Amino acid sequence: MSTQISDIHIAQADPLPQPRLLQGELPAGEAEAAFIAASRAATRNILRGLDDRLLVIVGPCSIHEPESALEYAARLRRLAPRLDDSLLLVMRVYFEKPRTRMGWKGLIYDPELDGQGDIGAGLRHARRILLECARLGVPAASEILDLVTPQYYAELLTWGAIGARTVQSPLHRQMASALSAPVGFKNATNGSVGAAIDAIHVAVQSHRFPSISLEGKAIVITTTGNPDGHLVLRGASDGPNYDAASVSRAAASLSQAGLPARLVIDCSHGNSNKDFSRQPAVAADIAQQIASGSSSICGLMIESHLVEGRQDIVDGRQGLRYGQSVTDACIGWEATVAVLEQLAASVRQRRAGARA
Ligand SMILES: O=C[C@H](O)[C@H](O)COP(=O)(O)O
Ligand SMILES: C=C(OP(=O)(O)O)C(=O)O
Repeated sequence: MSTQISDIHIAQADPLPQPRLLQGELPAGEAEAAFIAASRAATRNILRGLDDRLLVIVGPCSIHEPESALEYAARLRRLAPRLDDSLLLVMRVYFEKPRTRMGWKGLIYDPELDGQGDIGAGLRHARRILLECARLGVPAASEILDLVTPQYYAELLTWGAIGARTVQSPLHRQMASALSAPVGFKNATNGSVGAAIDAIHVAVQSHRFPSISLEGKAIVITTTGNPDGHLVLRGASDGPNYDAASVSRAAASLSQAGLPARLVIDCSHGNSNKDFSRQPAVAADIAQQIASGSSSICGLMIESHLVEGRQDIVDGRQGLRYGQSVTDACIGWEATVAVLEQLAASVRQRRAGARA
């Protein structure tokens, strides 16, 4: 056959190490595994209403610099004992970014931030950082965007997200049915909460679909379904949905769909109109709802880094300000501590109200 009908748009194909090889190079020991299992159990208890604390997923929009990510993790670890009567702090350790159009795709896809796309090196960075978080005693959360990469690192997560751009994707919904960690489903970018509720229903079921094995072979897996799917309200381009009326509408939709009326609220994205400086005001409004007794709100998400704001990637890693986001703008560390303290106070107030 001389007419070329395949690989017309393929420029290059490079091997990736087998997932098992990377796991062997950077293994999770018994201590890390026990920590991750305990953090997932604590998360589940909050989602199911067996623990009245708030699940707070807080940290950078994306990880681009292993050093500042680990400094952030160490600070969170030092802060946690002061708040852990009221908050379970889980760090955002996001390695894969879904872009609206084009843009840097995250540390796994492009670890040098220069477009070279050394995905093997990116996966090693991801495992190393997640293992270090577990050693420090910091539970980790990440959006799972790619359908192949989870085999390389997802066992190290305490919480996973299916984002607003992929929540309607049947492939992401069935992939979520295989994940070992609880998974939050964001409302769609157009604001549809129904899309996330559908996704929770799909992910709790068993599915059979093609995947890759730890040996890197094409396989078909059968899942048992993920029982810990839940809704994350993140607002939309035409407005937020963190206010009490939106929360009560979302809780009613969950109940009508036969699901527990418990949800997480993202203070960033559509809920801050993509203005990072609004996140503390959004969190304050949610704190007020919690202090007044709202039992639907069981968690929050906050985009936060060591340094507030964001910066553009101009020349790979050259010239970047340490500890500042290269994707969405984040609140800085001091503002983050103040928000977390306010949230902890709101939980204590809700608890006191429930006892009275
Ligand atoms: O949180 C991350 C961003 O909001 C998401 O990746 C989309 O980013 P973009 O609109 O800048 O591409
Ligand atoms: C991309 C993200 O969020 P969303 O899917 O809500 O846009 C994110 O949390 O990084």
